[in-house]
Amino acid sequence: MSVAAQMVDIKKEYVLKSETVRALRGVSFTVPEGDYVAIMGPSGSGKSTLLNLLGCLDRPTFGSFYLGTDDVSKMNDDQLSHIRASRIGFVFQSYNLIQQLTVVENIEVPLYYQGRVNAASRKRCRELAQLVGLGQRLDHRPTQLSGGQQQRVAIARSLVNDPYFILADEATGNLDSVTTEEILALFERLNDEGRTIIMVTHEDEVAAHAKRVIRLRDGLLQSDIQNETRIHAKPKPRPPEPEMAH
Ligand SMILES: Nc1ncnc2c1ncn2[C@@H]1O[C@H](COP(=O)(O)OP(=O)(O)OP(=O)(O)O)[C@@H](O)[C@H]1O
Repeated sequence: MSVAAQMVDIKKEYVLKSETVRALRGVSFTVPEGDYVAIMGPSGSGKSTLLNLLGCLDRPTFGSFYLGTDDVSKMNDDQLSHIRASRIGFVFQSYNLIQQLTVVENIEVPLYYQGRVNAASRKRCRELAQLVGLGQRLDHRPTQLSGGQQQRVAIARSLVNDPYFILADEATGNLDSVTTEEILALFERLNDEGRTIIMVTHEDEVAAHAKRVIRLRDGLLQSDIQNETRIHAKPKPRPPEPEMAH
């Protein structure tokens, strides 16, 4: 089985004037391609620190982090920024869309930064909009969309580079419960179709949709448990277009 991400004895220390904070104290886990992992833990347990490492926004103090077969912990800033832009699909709580751009243009943004926009990429972005149920909204701007629809745009954008994994940070944190369920159903479908997802959440109901739950405590991995109900669930059929109300 191919590996999307592997952390080996990862330690992260923040050196302050008066003390050194040991935010991660030796964390190891492997995310195979096609996995769907929820990362949980109390405040201060190291979730954001781990998310920053997974997203190549920071380097560990000690340990190795493999994306595919590349050891990211040995890369310089330019290499990290390249891999971040080209191989990781970020989905944030606040969507982070560009208000002046349409749905398709927002999906295209990661390609734009790499100078890879052309007719074929535009076609692919339209297909991604369709994939997330926004085929009828290609020319809408973010202000013309509901929160759930905006998050769908962000999810489509996260897929445009064919990333190692989608890295979702409290992706449903701004959404009501019905829309949260819709977005989680979309993640589940994308995962059923083979995409790897790593999400940070503090909500048990959200984590219940993942195949696996990793819990951090005081910078250590407290537990790493497979969700048997999800693993053996039958894939859900893709909902028909046009999109749902949210
Ligand atoms: N840039 C930093 N400089 C110094 N200490 C930091 C820094 N970032 C995080 N920490 C410390 O590292 C530890 C882990 O923090 P982290 O933000 O990773 O936890 P968390 O689980 O994401 O918390 P929360 O759920 O509250 O966001 C905490 O003690 C925090 O104060």
